[in-house]
Amino acid sequence: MRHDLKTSLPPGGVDPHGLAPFSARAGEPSPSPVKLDIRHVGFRFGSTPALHDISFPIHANRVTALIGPSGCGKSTLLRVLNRMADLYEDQHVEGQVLLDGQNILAPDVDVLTLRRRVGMVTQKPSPFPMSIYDNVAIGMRLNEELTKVQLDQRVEDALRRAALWEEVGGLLDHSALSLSGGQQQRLCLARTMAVRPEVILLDEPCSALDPISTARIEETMEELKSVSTLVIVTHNLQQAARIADYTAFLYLGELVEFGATTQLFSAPREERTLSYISGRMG
Ligand SMILES: Nc1ncnc2c1ncn2[C@@H]1O[C@H](COP(=O)(O)OP(=O)(O)OP(=O)(O)O)[C@@H](O)[C@H]1O
Repeated sequence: MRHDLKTSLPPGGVDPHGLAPFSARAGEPSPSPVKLDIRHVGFRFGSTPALHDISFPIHANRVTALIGPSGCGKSTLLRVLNRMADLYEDQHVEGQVLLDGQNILAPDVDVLTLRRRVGMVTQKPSPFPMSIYDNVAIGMRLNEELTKVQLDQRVEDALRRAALWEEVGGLLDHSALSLSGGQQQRLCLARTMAVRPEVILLDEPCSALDPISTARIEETMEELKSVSTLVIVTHNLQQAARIADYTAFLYLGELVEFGATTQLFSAPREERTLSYISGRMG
C-alpha cells in the first residue's frame, strides 16, 4: 500500500541520527536515456533466495545509489550487473538486464567484454601482487595500444582522480600490497577508472576512507558522470543523498522504492523507506 508521507518529513529529508536534515540534491535529475534496464531480476544461492523480481532503470551519466540494511541484496544485485555473480557456485539468476538494449544475462554474452564495459570496484580491495603502477596500467595494457608517455599520463590521471597521487606518486614501483587498506581501496578505484568503462559499479568505495579522501572521491564521481554511468552501494545515507541522482531502496531482497534521490529522501512513498531513512529500521 502506498502512503503519502510528504507531510511527515522536514524539507530535504531526515538524518538517521536526528542531527540535521539530509542535504539532498536540489531538484529532479534532468532526463537521460536508460543505460541498464533491470527487468524482473531474481537471484538464488542454491535454494536460498537473495533477490526477488527486481525492476528499475539505471540512467546514463547519472549516479544511482543502492541503499538498504545489511544482507538486503545490494552487493548481489551489483554483481549481477556485470556477471561477477556467475563466479558463485550453484547460483541461479532470472530476468533480464539490458545494457543499451542487449540482455547481458543471455548465455552467449562474452563476459570479459561485458566487464570491460561495466567495471567494478569491490567492497574488499583486491590489489594484484605487483607494483602500484602496474596495478593501474594492467587493464590499459591489455585493451589499448598506448605509448609509454600516454600510459604514464593515464596512470597519473587515474591516481589523481582516486585521490591517491599525492601519497604514492613517488612510489609507483613499490608493491601495491604495501599500501594501507584505504590506499588499496583507492588504488582499486584507480585501476577500474583507468580503463574508462561505460558503467562503473562501486561497492562501498569509501568504507575505509577518511573524510578528506571521501570528499575527493565524491568529487570524482561527479566528474565521471560526464563520461560514465555510476552505481554505488553505500550504507552512508548522507553520501547517497549528496551524490546520487537516483536511489533504490532494497529490503529483504526486494525493491521497496526507486526514485529521484530528492523525492526518496524528502517524500518517500513507502512506509518502509521512511523507517529506514529515519533510522527506525536497519
Ligand atoms: N556466497 C553466498 N552464499 C550464500 N548466501 C549468500 C552469499 N553471499 C551473500 N549471501 C546472502 O545473500 C543475501 C544478500 O547478501 P548481500 O551481500 O548481497 O547483501 P548486502 O545488502 O550487500 O549486505 P551488506 O550491506 O552487509 O554488504 C544475504 O542474506 C547473504 O547472507
